[in-house]
Amino acid sequence: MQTYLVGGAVRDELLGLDVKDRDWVVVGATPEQMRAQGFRQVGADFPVFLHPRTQEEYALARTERKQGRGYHGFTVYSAPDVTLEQDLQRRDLTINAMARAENGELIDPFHGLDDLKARRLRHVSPAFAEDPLRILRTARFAARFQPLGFSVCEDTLTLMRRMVDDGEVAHLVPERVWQEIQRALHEAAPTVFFRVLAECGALAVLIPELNEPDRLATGLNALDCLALRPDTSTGQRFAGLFAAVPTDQAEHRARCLKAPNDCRDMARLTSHFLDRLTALSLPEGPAPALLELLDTADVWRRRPRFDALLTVLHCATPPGLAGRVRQLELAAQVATGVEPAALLAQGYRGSALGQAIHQERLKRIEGALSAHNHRGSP
Ligand SMILES: Nc1ccn([C@@H]2O[C@H](COP(=O)(O)OP(=O)(O)OP(=O)(O)O)[C@@H](O)[C@H]2O)c(=O)n1
Repeated sequence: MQTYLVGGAVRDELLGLDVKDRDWVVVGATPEQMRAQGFRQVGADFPVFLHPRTQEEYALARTERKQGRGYHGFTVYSAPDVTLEQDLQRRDLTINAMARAENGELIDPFHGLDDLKARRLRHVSPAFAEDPLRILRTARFAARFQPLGFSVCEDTLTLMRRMVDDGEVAHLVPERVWQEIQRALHEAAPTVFFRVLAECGALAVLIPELNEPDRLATGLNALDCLALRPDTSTGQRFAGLFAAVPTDQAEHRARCLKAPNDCRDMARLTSHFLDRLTALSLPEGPAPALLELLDTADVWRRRPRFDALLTVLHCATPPGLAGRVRQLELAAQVATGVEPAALLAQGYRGSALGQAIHQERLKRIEGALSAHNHRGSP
């Protein structure tokens, strides 16, 4: 029985990157032999084991054949006669299909090292097409490694287009799609993920609301800006992407993708705020409208969420609206300073108290806006 380091660990080591997870392939062993050596079997679908000490994953060499559509219907064959090369051949990209033997030798039957040096993301074999999730994975690796100069090979893009045309992408389950989107949003160049999906046609199937050049451009600009701030959350980045999508459509897509509530929430608020800020040329002045927006966002009880929203708005507003976002920020600053305790002490109770708080907030916003205007910056 022989053991090989495989996949991302070999790739990342060759790129000079930190290796996080190490995955191993075992050739020439049976599950019984593995268990006898103290390995613990995990995963019912195929024979994967955890090392008794390191807890790293050891998978028996296997082949996979597609039977059904989408992410279901793989037939796994694993036996001591499956070779390392067969196991590498079932993998997605050549740079992910290299192995390192215990003696240090690199085993690279599909020329992953050449592709790695040429900065090419290239599929290993036509079997790539058996798993539509690989379209998303390839786009994600493009987003991760673009700063290192990588791009998707033309042949691979062609294959991805054909898979989309064959209707494969529609069969992916939302959980897997969301998992890839979520990870992609935090890669080094997240916009590349969506550009690659647009190029192969997958975006039109997965997020049809973005399948319109102006909307996509606005969303990607916002995402680019948000990705420059390393601490922005998945929800903020997701919301930025949907900046030019109408509120109901953004909400609908977030639901279809089973995006978590905070992502849906931030996308809804962003789209609503952008709509309202655009419409804000009211003759009576923006103070009441700004206060209404602050109420909508419940800035009084949800200040951190509001601050996160402001960051998205700063990245997502067209230059002509930047002044409105600054007004909103100023309004929040002064209006959150109103202390109900002071009004209680003046004798206000019940709905009268609510109205007094509202009036005081409005007064402060009006005051701040006019002081701001007098300083000459609208
Ligand atoms: N749909 C998939 C999923 C995984 N793999 C193979 O399984 C390996 C391990 O998968 P995973 O841990 O998801 O990816 P890594 O390449 O290790 O990347 P990451 O750095 O994102 O963990 C990959 O390298 C690839 O060879 C594949 O071929 N097709």
